[in-house]
Amino acid sequence: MKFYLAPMEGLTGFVFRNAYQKHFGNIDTYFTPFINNKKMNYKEIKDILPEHNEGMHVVPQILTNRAEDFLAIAKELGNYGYESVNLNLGCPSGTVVAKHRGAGFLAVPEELDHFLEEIFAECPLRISVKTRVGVNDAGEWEHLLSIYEKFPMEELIIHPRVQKDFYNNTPDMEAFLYAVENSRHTLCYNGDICSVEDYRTWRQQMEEKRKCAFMQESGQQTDPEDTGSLVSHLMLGRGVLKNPGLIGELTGHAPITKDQFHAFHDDILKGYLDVMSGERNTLFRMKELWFYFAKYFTEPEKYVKQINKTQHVAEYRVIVDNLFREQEWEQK
Ligand SMILES: Cc1cc2nc3c(=O)[nH]c(=O)nc-3n(C[C@H](O)[C@H](O)[C@H](O)COP(=O)(O)O)c2cc1C
Repeated sequence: MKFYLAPMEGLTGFVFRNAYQKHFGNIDTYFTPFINNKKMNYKEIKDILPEHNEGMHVVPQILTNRAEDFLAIAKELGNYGYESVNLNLGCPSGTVVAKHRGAGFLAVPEELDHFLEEIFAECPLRISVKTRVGVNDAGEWEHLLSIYEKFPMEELIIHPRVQKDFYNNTPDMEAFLYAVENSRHTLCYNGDICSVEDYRTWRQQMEEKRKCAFMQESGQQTDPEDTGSLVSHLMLGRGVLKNPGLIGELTGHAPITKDQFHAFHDDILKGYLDVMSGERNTLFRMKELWFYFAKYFTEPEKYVKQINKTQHVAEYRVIVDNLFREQEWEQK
């Protein structure tokens, strides 16, 4: 199984990626949060600079509905040495969607088709696509997938929710399995894999699909030669933020200890302090992370409140050290 880190704006930038790589190093590909400026801004450039991403396989993500802009950004990324880019067709945020970008682009499939035609004809870099399965309901998915099938994409990453779901409801496995059955592309699954249990259930679903497909083709029960999984690429986001040891656990390793988590946290803090101007910016980033980091501490509420309130790194450190010392960290 290949594991990818999901792009998460404000969370999985190069500071997080470097700390993760140093402490855990079990991600095959890191996808950057989206770039959406035709001329990349300072923050976007900092995130993709090769010297900020050493020793990692990184794929930058682009969010746009203008082929000309996509090609300009891809060209610039090519100049930095990247060979592959990812197109964001999943962002559900209102402002993005209103402009028919991200998941909003799925509302105008003919325009999307035309856009894909242009970028696949012109882009010198390999292109993968990260998509939702529709805007309003999964009835849109069959048509969208038929469009994706026309293009030689490196990979199709599917988060099987529709835009209207945002992050609510549960991933639509039927829509994902429809793609498994009908797509010629290499597929990657994304969505709500946050524990070993979630992973097992997902693998079982894939395994059943594989058996079914084999039975239909051959009339036999199972193929003794085939021990592989039907889908062998998995992208994880929130699960890794709540439990940075998750991928280790999925690959048979012991859960990480509280001390390992603490050391990982400290490197992220140090990373932000090194590259951000002012304590406030660093604290802003750390506060966003704690929305996820706090998940498995026994009684985190009091500390999280203090973290959210503080304006000073020295005070922040004391609160975090207290939390790590006074509370247990365990998966419920
Ligand atoms: C705060 C936040 C920021 C995100 N930013 C991006 C982004 O920049 N690009 C993108 O394709 N998806 C983005 N996503 C979606 C994730 O990449 C992923 O598809 C989603 O969280 C589902 O996977 P998960 O259940 O493993 O977290 C974001 C999600 C969240 C919660």
